[in-house]
Amino acid sequence: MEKKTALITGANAGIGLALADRLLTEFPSIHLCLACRSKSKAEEAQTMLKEKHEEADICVLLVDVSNLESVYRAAEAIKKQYKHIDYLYLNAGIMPVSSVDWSHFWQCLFSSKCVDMFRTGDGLLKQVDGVTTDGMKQIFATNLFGHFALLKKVNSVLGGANRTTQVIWTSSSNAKKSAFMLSDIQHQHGSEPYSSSKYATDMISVALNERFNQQGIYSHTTCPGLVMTNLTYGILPSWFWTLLLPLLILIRIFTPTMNYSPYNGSEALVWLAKQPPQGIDPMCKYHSRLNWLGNRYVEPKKVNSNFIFLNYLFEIQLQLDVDISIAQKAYEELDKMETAIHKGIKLS
Ligand SMILES: NC(=O)C1=CN([C@@H]2O[C@H](COP(=O)(O)OP(=O)(O)OC[C@H]3O[C@@H](n4cnc5c(N)ncnc54)[C@H](OP(=O)(O)O)[C@@H]3O)[C@@H](O)[C@H]2O)C=CC1
Ligand SMILES: CC(C)=CCC[C@@H](C)[C@H]1CC[C@H]2C3=C(CC[C@]12C)[C@@]1(C)CCC(=O)[C@@H](C)[C@@H]1CC3
Repeated sequence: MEKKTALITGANAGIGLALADRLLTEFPSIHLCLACRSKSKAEEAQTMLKEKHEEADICVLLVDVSNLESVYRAAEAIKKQYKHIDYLYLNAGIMPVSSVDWSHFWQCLFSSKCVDMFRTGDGLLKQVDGVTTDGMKQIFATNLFGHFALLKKVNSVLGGANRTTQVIWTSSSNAKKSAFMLSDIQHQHGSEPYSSSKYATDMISVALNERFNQQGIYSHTTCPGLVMTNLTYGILPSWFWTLLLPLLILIRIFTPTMNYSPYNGSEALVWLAKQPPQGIDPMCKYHSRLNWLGNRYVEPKKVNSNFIFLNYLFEIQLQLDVDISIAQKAYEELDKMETAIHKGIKLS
């Protein structure tokens, strides 16, 4: 049997690192490529993984997904090194937050929106954004566009006549339809850039399936739930989260999204790699879940709904609803943007 290859962006920490560890346990002979922006952090992760999995075949690839020149260089290196990639995990991501809206928190706590607030974090965080050296919005460039450009450039080593590639995105239940606008795809004008980038991620995943399933490329989107990582430590300090642990365990009775550890949070990402991609519903987002007994499982949830009446009845579904024609337009928009930028960047 041919050796499988997996590439993970943002593999040096949090969910990406836990995923790397779990893939090595599930598929001991896999070749893992840790695609990270920091050489020292990537090598530290590589050493740590090799200590735990002595026979592991791991390499490091440097890429800053928010910098297109870096993405293009990485794509060239990937095409030189690999004939085929089996699993492409597009996981690197950021959520810069300036503060928590505690008054909204207390208001929601005693309302019907309480469980949903803990599930999605909707309206609780003041999301802030920056600008990259390419002049793009930072969150859009990191969470979506850099990955999109990478995908486009490594297309020749994905899928194929007798082989498949699974593209697996780390999205979020914070994805929100009303935060996204096709005319402002980078989210230059709104106040929810993270929610917009993750909604766009879900759409691009749907559009990729429409376009590339016939070429053996399958795209799946996931949500790891609430997981303690550098991302959440940027919202509240780690000691505060430790104090909250008993409360989060209690909240699990009402919502199975309080995964806490990156290991639990990577459940859906690992599960997908074990499924034949042709059998996976492309219109679902795959959520890592943890029930109140502490058992992990994966819950597929539709990202679209054909029942217009029910859509309006359940506001939650409205927040997610992915329309295939808008998804196609979003794909075309990103495609045009990438083509225009690529012309301006010449690699020496
Ligand atoms: N934690 C949570 O509760 C949730 C997380 N997610 C998503 O999970 C994914 C992983 O996040 P998580 O593990 O929590 O957070 P971490 O901050 O622990 O990990 C993020 C990873 O992405 C890397 N990264 C960030 N920016 C870039 C960049 N420009 N180029 C290359 N790599 C980059 C980081 O590298 P470095 O170490 O160098 O910064 C790090 O390896 C994200 O997409 C996030 O949106 C979704 C839902 C919930
Ligand atoms: C638990 C208590 C008493 C306070 C914490 C309140 C919020 C800071 C917290 C509640 C739900 C969390 C949440 C996220 C961040 C922190 C919360 C808003 C996310 C938005 C983090 C990133 C994601 O992608 C989402 C899936 C998370 C959803 C839940």
